[in-house]
Amino acid sequence: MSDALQDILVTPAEMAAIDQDAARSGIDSFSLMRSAGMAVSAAALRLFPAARRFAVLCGPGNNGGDGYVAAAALARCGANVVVFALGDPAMLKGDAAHARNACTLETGAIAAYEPQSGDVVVDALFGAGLSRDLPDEARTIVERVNESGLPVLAVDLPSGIDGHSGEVRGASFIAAHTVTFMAAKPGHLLMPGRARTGTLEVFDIGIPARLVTARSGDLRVNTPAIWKRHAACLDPGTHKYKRGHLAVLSGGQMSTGATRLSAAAGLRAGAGLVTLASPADALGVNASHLTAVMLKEIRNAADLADWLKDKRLNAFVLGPGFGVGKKARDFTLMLCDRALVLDADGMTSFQQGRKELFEVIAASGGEVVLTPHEGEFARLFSEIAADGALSKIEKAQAAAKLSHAVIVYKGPDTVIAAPSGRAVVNANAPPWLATAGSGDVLAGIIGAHLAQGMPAFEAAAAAVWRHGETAIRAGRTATAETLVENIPPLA
Ligand SMILES: NC(=O)C1=CN([C@@H]2O[C@H](COP(=O)(O)OP(=O)(O)OC[C@H]3O[C@@H](n4cnc5c(N)ncnc54)[C@H](O)[C@@H]3O)[C@@H](O)[C@H]2O)[C@@H](O)CC1
Ligand SMILES: Nc1ncnc2c1ncn2[C@@H]1O[C@H](COP(=O)(O)OP(=O)(O)O)[C@@H](O)[C@H]1O
Ligand SMILES: [K+]
Repeated sequence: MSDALQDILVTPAEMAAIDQDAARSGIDSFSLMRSAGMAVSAAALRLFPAARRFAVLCGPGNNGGDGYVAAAALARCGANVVVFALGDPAMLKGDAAHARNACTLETGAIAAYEPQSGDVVVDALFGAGLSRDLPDEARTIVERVNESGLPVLAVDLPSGIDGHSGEVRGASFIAAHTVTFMAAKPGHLLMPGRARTGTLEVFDIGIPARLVTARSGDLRVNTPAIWKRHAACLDPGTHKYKRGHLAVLSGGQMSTGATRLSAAAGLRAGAGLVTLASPADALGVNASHLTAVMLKEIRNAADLADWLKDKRLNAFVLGPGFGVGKKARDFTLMLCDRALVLDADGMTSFQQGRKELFEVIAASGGEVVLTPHEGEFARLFSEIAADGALSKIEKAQAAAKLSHAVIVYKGPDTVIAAPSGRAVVNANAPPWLATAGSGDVLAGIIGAHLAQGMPAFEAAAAAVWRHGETAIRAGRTATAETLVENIPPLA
């Protein structure tokens, strides 16, 4: 696999255009199908050496074509193979018809497939060409196979998964392994597609990388390659102010834990200094729990304005446990010209009145990162959230454009998007990251990266990746406290 394609995500529409470009450039499209089918048969033999039988289910398009190539190759290797077709195989066209004609195995109608113990199902019903809900006949077989618990090896995508959005179109296979071609598709990484893809193998079938990159947009998997060069290196001559001063704004005395988590995470993640800005009533409880994190009394906007004269304060986290209301709005608007992570209550405070927030962000030229989970996203971007035609990636991109901020749209498949349209999908977070206070830890890590001078998009993408690595280190019994202790070095 070419390095240039390593982290790229290609939508099904882009992939179709790439296929056409490949054909136009003189590449024999059947040779691509042959490579695809051979890769599937190799994966089947490698992953399921004890299979008693491979049941290859072939659809009406080129995904089915890949299936016929794989079936023939498996049979040539001496495997026991049965083939079933959705629709009339005599109606196949082009490369798929060619593949079917070259496969001498008898083909049954799909309805006749009865799962048997020892079967491995090779799913070649639909791939990137899926454009609507699965037809009833396919749905019946998908449900039958899913109920049987047999392992499924998916060709390109588990049939029923929309490669663009990861949505289930009526029903879908739950694959143990998916072999896709040239580049991963958004549907492999976005939920629920991600949970149904199994392990993902990206196989290079020989389309030149330049044809792929010429058509693919600015969409990537979130890996260190995205932000590595922006990660702060520790210069031996550094001092704590050079490493950045992060300020976290604490809530009142009954809700201080969240910001202490953000502050502790910010310090651990590499901010040189972290100060918790606390209202008077919470000073006592905060003081009794803090050691390395400093404490500063900030009662009102006048106190904050005075404190902001210190230009060394270069990043802020506002929102965790802060309380929803005017104070949050006033403070936020004062911080938009700095580097600001606006989380939780900070965002919810602008459910009504977001226009002012977005205008101030646009005018201020600061680095603002918004970190909504699904509920917060729906509050702040209700019309975008309700648009069923958009994928999670497109929703995050639309929200970034509207707000002029970097959006971290959280979840198992967190998407980070910039107002420019640039976006990455995160893929390293284990499910035990879903624990109370985990988002507060993430806000603190983003804040630390901003304090160290990383641009907002890279700061956010690096923090989301680091948060995932943190959870892996902390293990399945992670709590927000143990997450803080396990934040790994970034570089
Ligand atoms: N260069 C290429 O074009 C290559 C493509 N390959 C395979 O080709 C696949 C894409 O092939 P196709 O574009 O033929 O698409 P599919 O084989 O995924 O789908 C077949 C056709 O079914 C129709 N269809 C879509 N949704 C349907 C539904 N819900 N019910 C009934 N019919 C539906 C559409 O007309 C679609 O074109 C990829 O997933 C991949 O497996 C591979 O052969 C490798 C090379
Ligand atoms: N199933 C999951 N798999 C991986 N990460 C998850 C999952 N669910 C949530 N997360 C992550 O856990 C964090 C939860 O943050 P948030 O929803 O703000 O919770 P809290 O307010 O309790 O801190 C986010 O970073 C989110 O991306
Ligand atoms: K498939």
